[in-house]
Amino acid sequence: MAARYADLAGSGVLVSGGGSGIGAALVEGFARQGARVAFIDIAVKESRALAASLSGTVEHAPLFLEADLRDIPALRAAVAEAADALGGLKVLVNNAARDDRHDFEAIGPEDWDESLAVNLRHYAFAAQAALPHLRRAAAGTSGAAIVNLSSIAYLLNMGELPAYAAAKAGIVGLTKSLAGRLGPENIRVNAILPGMVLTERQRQLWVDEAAAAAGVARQCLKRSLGPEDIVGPCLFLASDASGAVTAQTLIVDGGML
Ligand SMILES: NC(=O)c1ccc[n+]([C@@H]2O[C@H](COP(=O)([O-])OP(=O)(O)OC[C@H]3O[C@@H](n4cnc5c(N)ncnc54)[C@H](O)[C@@H]3O)[C@@H](O)[C@H]2O)c1
Repeated sequence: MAARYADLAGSGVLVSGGGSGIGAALVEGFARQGARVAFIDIAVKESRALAASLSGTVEHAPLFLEADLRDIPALRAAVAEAADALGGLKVLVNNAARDDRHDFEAIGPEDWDESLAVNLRHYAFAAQAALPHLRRAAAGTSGAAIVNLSSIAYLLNMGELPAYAAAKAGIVGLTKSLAGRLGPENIRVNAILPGMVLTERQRQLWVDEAAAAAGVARQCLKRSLGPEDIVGPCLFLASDASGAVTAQTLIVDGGML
């Protein structure tokens, strides 16, 4: 049973990449706090199924907005639509990503730009588009928050992830810059660095039973992490419970690092 954060009930929360994996768990987690949640995703089938499965089980059914986050005008339109539909935004969770592997000797400029577009660029432009709404929510109240999903992958010297790791490190830099810029307006900005989280995509593409066991062996906690393990830390960083926490990175990896 998750902790209850009274300030999140009724608040507008926007999650990118909320259609599956960790993002879907976050959409559900915020919705179960009584928040008004919208999520942006490109995966229509999964996203509609998530919205339908939560409808009727939470006070405010989450709103799915279809957009490709690589397309900045489409992203801006989706953020505006979310703020309009939810009656404002108190929380932005930048989460969408794609952890494609690349051979460093073969990667070309197009692959590089594509990786940064899907893993880093939209975090900045979602924050920019959400800013007027976050500012309105923060003015005269306890504040507003941005939570950026980075990864411990950039700390692990993983040779097959040059562009993804660069993007995930970049998210930490962006987090600290935005925290500096927005702190005076009572908008807090923090990052979560998940470890090995066994989502559908991870199981299908990268993590078989042996790799999962090897990952767990490197953790202090001897169990696999699931998307639900990221929910509590994200709710905490989004809520007033962490009202003096900004410019920080929170590693949620079962003690792998
Ligand atoms: N799963 C892990 O082990 C792990 C570890 C460390 C960090 N993370 C981070 O956590 C976050 C969530 O990861 P996940 O494992 O749940 O990923 P996932 O692939 O399961 O889900 C990502 C979601 O983003 C959406 N998305 C991807 N590209 C998009 C685009 N161009 N436009 C709109 N939506 C798009 C996908 O459709 C999907 O619903 C990411 O930032 C990831 O880097 C995950």
